[in-house]
Amino acid sequence: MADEILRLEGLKVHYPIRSGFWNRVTDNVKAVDGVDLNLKQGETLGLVGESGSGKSTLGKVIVGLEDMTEGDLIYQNEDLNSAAERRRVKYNKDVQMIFQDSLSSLNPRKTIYEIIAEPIRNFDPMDPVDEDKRVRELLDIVGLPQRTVFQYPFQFSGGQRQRIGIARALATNPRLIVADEPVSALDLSVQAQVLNFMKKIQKELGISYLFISHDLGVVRHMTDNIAVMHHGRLVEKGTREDIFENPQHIYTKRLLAAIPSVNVSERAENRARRKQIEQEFDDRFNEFYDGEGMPLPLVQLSETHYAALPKQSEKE
Ligand SMILES: Nc1ncnc2c1ncn2[C@@H]1O[C@H](COP(=O)(O)OP(=O)(O)OP(=O)(O)O)[C@@H](O)[C@H]1O
Repeated sequence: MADEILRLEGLKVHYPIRSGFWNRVTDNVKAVDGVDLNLKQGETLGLVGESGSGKSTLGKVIVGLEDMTEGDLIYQNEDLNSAAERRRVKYNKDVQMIFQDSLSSLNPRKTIYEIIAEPIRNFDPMDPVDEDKRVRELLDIVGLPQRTVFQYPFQFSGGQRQRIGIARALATNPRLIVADEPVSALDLSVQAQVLNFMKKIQKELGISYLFISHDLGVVRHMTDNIAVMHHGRLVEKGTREDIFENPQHIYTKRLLAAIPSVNVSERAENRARRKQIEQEFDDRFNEFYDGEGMPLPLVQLSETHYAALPKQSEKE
């Protein structure tokens, strides 16, 4: 079995809500509310859920763009809760992120060369000749022509820009990449190209991915294991087969029903099924969520499969 690269234990991110004349903290947004997850070396873990479920916040904590309120982040068996500990093991070099919106995540005033060279200068400074060689090597890896090296982000198509974002993420030779909705801004045909390309470099470089998406259809082709998030908690996690062939939580079933059918003849049938599942979700909400509308704790169903089920369903 592959070694574990990252583990999150009891991760919480709560944002204070301030209100009133004195601007006092009156409540919290529980963006992430007690998540346990682990990722193995070289695997792709899919993190799925609708908008607002807390996926991006979790991803940002992993790359250090957001602080956790509570919990543990264990990287290659070391507990790394402080910035100093992360610096000591060069965590910030090892763990990189690919963003959804390549246009706003790439500085419009910088050339592709400068964008890709920046992480190298931050983490692995080298003399200009070697740096130039490395930037060009990265362009090759992501399949962009060498002549584009002094162009600006706006001169590229969406798919090409996503490749630039990937080149920047690869510049430090990372072990883990958090990919937050990496293809959802792209056309369908370009999505497939970028996903295949991400798989290819994963095989070649042995990288692990945390692949964040609202779309189980996209995740299906990318991931080995899947975690489903709702209201800041996990409602189900397991292998791809556990989630697609044997979903147990009403929220997972709802997400599965939302995958559009490619086959036109099945569309009417799918629509009817989607309606039925949405009805089941509404009818059974109180069984699957606590009094505050929060998902129940996860229950282990098999060696690989966990779901936040009501007590009486545990043995089903
Ligand atoms: N800085 C912040 N201050 C207060 N609330 C926040 C902050 N960032 C996120 N939230 C809230 O935390 C919750 C989770 O947000 P998050 O962006 O992680 O969800 P998401 O599943 O990634 O959704 P999306 O796909 O739309 O980004 C949301 O209710 C959001 O409004």
